[in-house]
This record gives sequence, structure tokens and C-alpha cells, in this order.
Amino acid sequence: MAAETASPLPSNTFPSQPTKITSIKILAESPGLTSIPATHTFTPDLHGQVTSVPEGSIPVIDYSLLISGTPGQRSEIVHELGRACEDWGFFMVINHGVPQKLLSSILDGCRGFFYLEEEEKQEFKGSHVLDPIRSGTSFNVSVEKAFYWRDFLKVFVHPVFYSPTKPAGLSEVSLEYSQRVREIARGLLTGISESLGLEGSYIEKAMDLERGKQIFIANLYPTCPQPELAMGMPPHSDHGLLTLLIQNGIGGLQIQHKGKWVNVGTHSNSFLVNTGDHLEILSNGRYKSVLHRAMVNSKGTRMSIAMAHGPSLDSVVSPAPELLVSSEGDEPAAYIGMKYKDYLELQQSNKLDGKSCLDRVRISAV
Ligand SMILES: O=C(O)CCC(=O)C(=O)O
Ligand SMILES: [Fe+2]
Repeated sequence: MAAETASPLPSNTFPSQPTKITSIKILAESPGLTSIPATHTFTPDLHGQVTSVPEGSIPVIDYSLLISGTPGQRSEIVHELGRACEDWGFFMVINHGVPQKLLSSILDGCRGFFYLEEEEKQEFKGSHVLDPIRSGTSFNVSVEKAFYWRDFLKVFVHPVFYSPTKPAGLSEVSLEYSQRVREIARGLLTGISESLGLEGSYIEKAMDLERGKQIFIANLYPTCPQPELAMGMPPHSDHGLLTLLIQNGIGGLQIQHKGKWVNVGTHSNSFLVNTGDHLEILSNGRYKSVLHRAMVNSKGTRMSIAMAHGPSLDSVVSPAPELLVSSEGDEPAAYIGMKYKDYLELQQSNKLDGKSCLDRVRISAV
């Protein structure tokens, strides 16, 4: 693995640092750290050009209108959802009904996990992509050339609920949070099905959401002495259908929109939602999976919690046949079918040669 072949770091620059970095939090807490290791350095142009979108241009979906609005309000929101998925692959959800207290509690619980002693976290390390609890650093260390300024905890919370047993209380809060967020994701997917001209329950049934995979991902991005040379999480798209994200009031998420990186900022009491690879496949490319990345800063530790909602592991995901016929004639399928489980394994493998997993299932136009 690249992490094991990295050359030792000069001891005068990084005083008390182990050669193999297993926690960015520990590294960031090293006394007198003023620069970052070569293993974690990116060339500045990787940050690319960033634009700030004018306030109000990121789509906002009022969830309460989707669930309990008048028929007219509901059809308006379904239309807005479709536009948001098509134009951005990203939107904010407000009036979702999850109490602010639960959002704070889950962020506190995850902070508690990251602040456990390193030895205590060892039992939750995991190794395989299908291990129900995994924690560690970076993104996918087996295939990366440079490492990211990020520690993470990844837990499967549905169809079987798992949780680290420490810190006390995390498990209960995580169960409640997972259930509430899953309900919202299902409500949104009902609206998204309708926006595609399908029955409301289409995605629910076709993707077997009763047994759908829900993955809880907590990210910790400690303060970084050289944020312009580091990356919290590289540009990527999420597997699955929809990811719902919250953060601790410190921004860092950027999404790609019309070829430019856009700062998303912080929006208290709302979920930031992005469409995933399997919605792109199911919709035959109408709703593209959005590229996004996380930047770091020198001012404060950032935390985010992403909740990914995918099909059941055994679902074979391919374009919905109903979307391949239109009044203008037949539309060819643009993706091959692949079992969700196989997709996850392929994504984490080193068999992609720098390509995205989506490229592997996309049928290129001849
Ligand atoms: O921390 C963020 O804002 C992004 C997290 C993310 O993209 C992920 O966990 O997949
Ligand atoms: Fe992501």
C-alpha cells in the first residue's frame, strides 16, 4: 500500500510524528506543527478556480410542502425537485422536521468518537468495504498517491443497524438520527420518481429500499497549517441514490456546477442533498451524480455527517426501462446493469486506474 512505502519524514519539521499517519487529528495536534507532510501535499492548482454563487441560487426544497402541502404545492415542489436534480444534482432541504437538538446531539456524539483515545478506536477500524464499522484516515488509502486531511467513521445503519459502542450514548442518538433521515430520503425519492414521470413508489420498489443500504459517514477535518496545500476529500461522486449532509457550522464543501467549483457555505438547520451514481444510472443520465469535494482551513476543525442512501446490496441497478421509450422514439440505455454490492467493491478496489466507477458502467457513444 502507498501509505507503507511513503518515505520517512524529516524529524525537525514534524517533531513527534509517526512515519505512518493513522490519524490527522493526532498529527494536527503535534506541538509546533507549521507545515504539512509531503505525503499530504497537493499542488496548488488542484484547488482550481472557485466561484461563489450569488446567495439564493442553490435550489431550496421545502420538505413540508412535499409531505403535507396542497396538491398544487406538492406538484410545484416535485417540479422544483426535478429541476434541482437536472440542473445541479444538489439542493438544500428546509422544513424537514428533524429537531435541531437531534442534529446537535449527533454531531456531539461523532465528535466524542473522534476524541476517544486512539487505542479505544482500534477495535472499530475495519478493513473491507463491506465491514459494517470502519474508521481511519484519508479516503481510499490502498489506491491513493497523496493522503487527505480527514479522519472518518463509516457505519452501516440499515437494513441492519450497527454502531460503535463508544462513546456512551452515540448508539441511541445514531439510531434515531438514521431513522429520521431515512424517512426524509424516502420522501425525496418519492418526489424524484414522480419528477421522472414514474409512479411515486417506483424507486422504492425497483431499488428495494425496504432493505436499502444506508451508510453513516462522519468526517473530521482538523485545523490545517497549510490549507492551500491540503485537501479534505478529493473530487468524487457518491455511490447510491441520495446523500444528506449536515456540518458543524464551518464550511468547506464545494460542488461542481457547469464546470466550476462552487462554495456551498453553511446553512444551519438544513440538509445539503446530492444525487448519487445510482440515481444517474436509474434515470439513464437525466439526473447526473454531482462531483463534490471538501476543503480544509486553518481556523477551526470542521465536521460533517453524510448519510448515504443506496439500493439493497443485491439490487442490480440499470436504467429504468420506462425511461427508454418516449414519444420521440426509443432512447438507448447509456449504462450497463451492475449489482450495487459489486459496484461498491469495484469502487474501493485498485482496479479503476484513476477512472471513476461510473465510467465503468457507462456505455460510451460510438
Ligand atoms: O465533508 C463534506 O462536506 C463532504 C463529505 C462527503 O462528500 C462524503 O462523505 O462523501
Ligand atoms: Fe461525498
